[in-house]
Amino acid sequence: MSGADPLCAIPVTILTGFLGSGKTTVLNRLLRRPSLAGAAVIINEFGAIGLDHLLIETSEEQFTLLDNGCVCCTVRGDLVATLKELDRRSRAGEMTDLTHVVIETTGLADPAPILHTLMAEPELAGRYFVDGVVTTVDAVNGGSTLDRHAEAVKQVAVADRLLVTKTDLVSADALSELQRRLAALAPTARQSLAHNGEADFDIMDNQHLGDPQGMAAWLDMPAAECGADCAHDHAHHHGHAHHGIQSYSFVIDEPVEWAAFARWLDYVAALKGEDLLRLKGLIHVTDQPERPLVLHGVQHVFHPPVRLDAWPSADRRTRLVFIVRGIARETIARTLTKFAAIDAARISQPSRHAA
Ligand SMILES: Nc1nc2c(ncn2[C@@H]2O[C@H](COP(=O)(O)OP(=O)(O)OP(=O)(O)O)[C@@H](O)[C@H]2O)c(=O)[nH]1
Repeated sequence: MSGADPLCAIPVTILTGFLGSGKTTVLNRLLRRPSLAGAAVIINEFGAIGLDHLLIETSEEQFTLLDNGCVCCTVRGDLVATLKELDRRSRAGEMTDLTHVVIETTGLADPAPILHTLMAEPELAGRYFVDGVVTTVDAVNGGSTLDRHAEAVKQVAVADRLLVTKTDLVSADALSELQRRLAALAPTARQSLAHNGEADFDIMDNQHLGDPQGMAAWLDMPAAECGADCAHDHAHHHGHAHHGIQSYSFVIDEPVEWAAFARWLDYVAALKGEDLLRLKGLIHVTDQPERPLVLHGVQHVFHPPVRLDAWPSADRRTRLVFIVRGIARETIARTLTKFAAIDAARISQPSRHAA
């Protein structure tokens, strides 16, 4: 597909899917399989402070974080540089033999420009080939997300494999309805299911999924909304705008009392759920300060918090990342003070690259 000889080139899988649809969960499970032992992972995070890289379970040498913007627009150069560097290190014997690369995009990324980069960049040709696009679709929120977000429709349309996640949370009828809709949007994509993050396929099975004719058709589709605003925002490191979608983060430097915090979550979900596209948090709670809680909100759905055994880095402050449509940062800050009883003076905006 890229003109590279697949016999000696390294397959690249693009793992995409809307915000909170389960990309990192699935990837973490897949990486435990022996078939992906030699895989390198590139994660593109959205937001001034990312948390995914703290939660992905792979060795540092196999893992690269691209957090200076969205890989579909402003960090394409970084992607090329990362892939070139991986190739160099692998050839120089500085890392395990590179057998596969998985690129996890942000939840708002348009995969088409990433594919263009991979296929058209002369410095990558011959060393890598596009193995396929895997798109996760959340069984709970998938339908409403497709109704509201052009980015999600594009991610589905370009998929070689659609992975419906969170199938444990919906009825068989609701699942069939979503699958029918997906089949209409992407008739050539194979469909798979993930139950509690466990997918019924292996990324290695994807080999050469891409169908050049299908690809030509969708490369002509209008780009998912990633225009001037996006570049502007990145230039100023303020956040990321995809047609009114913003991202911002909070750092809270005192332990949080969980009961009050949970009250605040209920309030935010009830009142702002539709526009609260994504909330991720690492929470320092008063009852078990050595064991932070990981929190995931996806629109109205708040997944049960998971308690880590230990802090993933030396930074023990609570960190919250929001991706919202039309909810001001100040509004969230006010509600944190009012409902979660957090002193406004202890809430701050993180400096970039806070780990
Ligand atoms: N019940 C259930 N929860 C799931 C499943 N897959 C993912 N989740 C939960 O959904 C939430 C979001 O999952 P992530 O893997 O972080 O989603 P993501 O697509 O990487 O999110 P972004 O990077 O923000 O776009 C987490 O709380 C997961 O535990 C599943 O199959 N079943």
